[in-house]
Amino acid sequence: MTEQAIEHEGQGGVIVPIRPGLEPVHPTPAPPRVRSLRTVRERSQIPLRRLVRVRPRREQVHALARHTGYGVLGVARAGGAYWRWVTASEYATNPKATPDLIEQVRLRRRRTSYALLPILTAAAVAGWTWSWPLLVLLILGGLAGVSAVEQAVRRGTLDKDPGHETLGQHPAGKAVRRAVANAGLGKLDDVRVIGPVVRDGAAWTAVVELPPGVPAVKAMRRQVELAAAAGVDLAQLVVDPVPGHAGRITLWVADDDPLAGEAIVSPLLGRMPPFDAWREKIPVGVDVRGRPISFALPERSLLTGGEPGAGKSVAANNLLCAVALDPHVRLWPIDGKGGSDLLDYEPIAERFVGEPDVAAVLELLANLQDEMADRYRKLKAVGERKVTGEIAEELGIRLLVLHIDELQAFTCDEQHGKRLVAMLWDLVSRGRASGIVVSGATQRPSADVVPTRLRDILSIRWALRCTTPQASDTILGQGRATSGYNAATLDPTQRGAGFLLAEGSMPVPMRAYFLGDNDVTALTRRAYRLREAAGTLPASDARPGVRLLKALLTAFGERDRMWTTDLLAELAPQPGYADWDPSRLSAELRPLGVAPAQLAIEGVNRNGYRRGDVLRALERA
Ligand SMILES: Nc1ncnc2c1ncn2[C@@H]1O[C@H](COP(=O)(O)OP(=O)(O)OP(=O)(O)O)[C@@H](O)[C@H]1O
Repeated sequence: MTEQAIEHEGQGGVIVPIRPGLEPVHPTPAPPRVRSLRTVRERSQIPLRRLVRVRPRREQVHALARHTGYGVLGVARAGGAYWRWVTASEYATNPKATPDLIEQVRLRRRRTSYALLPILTAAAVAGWTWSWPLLVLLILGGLAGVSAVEQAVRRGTLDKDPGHETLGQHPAGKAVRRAVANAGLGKLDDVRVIGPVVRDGAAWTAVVELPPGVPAVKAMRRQVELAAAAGVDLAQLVVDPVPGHAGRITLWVADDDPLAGEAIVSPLLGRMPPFDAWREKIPVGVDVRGRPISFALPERSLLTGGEPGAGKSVAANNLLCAVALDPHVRLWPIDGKGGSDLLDYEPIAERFVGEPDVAAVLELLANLQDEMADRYRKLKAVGERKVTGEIAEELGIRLLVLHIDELQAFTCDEQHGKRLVAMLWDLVSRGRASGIVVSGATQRPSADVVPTRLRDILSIRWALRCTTPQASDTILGQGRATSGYNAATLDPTQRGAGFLLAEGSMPVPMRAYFLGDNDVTALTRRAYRLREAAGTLPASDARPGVRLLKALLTAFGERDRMWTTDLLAELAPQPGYADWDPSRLSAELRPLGVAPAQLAIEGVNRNGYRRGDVLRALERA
């Protein structure tokens, strides 16, 4: 019976005897000291060749080749670093470095190099004459060290791959050419950079000549690819055509996202003269270069969308405040949220719906359709097809702006939603030539809120930050998000940032001017005064004067004259007039053309008011 000894895994190299046909017999574990002695004895019988691994010749050759290769690469890397140091290349990307400063640094470093050269040469000659094998050994040792460093650097670089290098803040012309070529605009050798790449504020800019036959418009369509090639966000890059050369573009690339940062003040705030919505463009914000963005309003319609808090109300204020400052524009705002966002406009609005009241909106839209029909009748009578500023003056037609905030409150109504969308479609498609502008905003841009057939005829689209690319496409149009114009990629902290598709065929990344609550209050007050002066204030209950006159009529009841004290007693129960006294009443009524007079009632003469005066004042309003 033969006894086999095998090394049993997990037993720490303990010999386990087994007999054929029998289960392995585990020996009683030896005390630790005895076992370690046995292990040492076993190991001592292994030949030295197996303990100290001597590599076969082929492996030795490979190792030598590897070390030599990496050694040479390491020396090349060090040479490159040295060359960059001597040429002061790090200063080239520093916007504050002047050419003089760069030249000085280069000179100093060249002198240092010249001083080191004889010292190194003398050391090498001395080493060679003293003991050349030692020098060779030192060189080989140095090479092995460089090889080890090079391999470590490469391992580190490969482990955390930083991706392609971005162009930086002041790229060389060649890097710009490469980016343009990488964006699919031609071969590197065919792209030229005209003049130097220069710093422009917090950005760099370069004039690029595209390969022969490639038009600038192609580069403008490939802005997303250019941004990707430059390693920046789309919002950081602007491509402009160069006047006089259809094959040249100006590339402008910002260091940081220009849509972030401080709010931008609207030019409307400092403006005193009235606005002319027929002839002037509506100022709505700035592009990424800080250049003003505006659009013409006549014959247009607008759709604004974005997630809650993206800045839709502020965006809408840019439109509404501008047209409010034109005393001849008729304002019809509707607030589907039922909040206070549009309340400031109420006193100057001809029609106003401040609640998500579908029936009221249906009635308003029906009235607007009648108004549209009336306008077309007037136009037909003078043989015109559409209203212009001049024809509007001639026919007494005023630009009319219908703005619906939170469209979804109406278009998604189960009972009337479809009818409402159809009416809106009619007003957008036919209303534009008759001076009717439709604007809608929604925080839920989706096909059920803005059906595609309605979206497609709204000519201006303004996408603020959206939650999904689909929502962004609902506003900007199908496929825009995949082409890079995706409002879902905007930073949520960049309030007011968005894409505006208004003039031109491409959406423009931009940021809306900030018009907050206080600004809107100030501007609508100015608009009120402008309208008052122009005699275009609507006779709406929202106007304090109209409200007072109506309240007085209620107080008069059937009486045609009343003493002031009695009138005030009747007025007091109505909201807002509880603490009024005779002097306050006369001060408020005087601008409306109503003055108190001595009135004899039942034989007693006292100060009072006549109902007829109040009625006439109301008619004037
Ligand atoms: N253009 C802007 N510049 C700077 N800040 C802005 C801008 N637009 C909006 N904001 C900031 O974002 C806040 C929310 O804006 P806004 O009320 O317009 O959002 P919204 O999209 O209308 O929200 P909701 O859908 O809830 O009504 C504002 O109070 C303001 O602080």
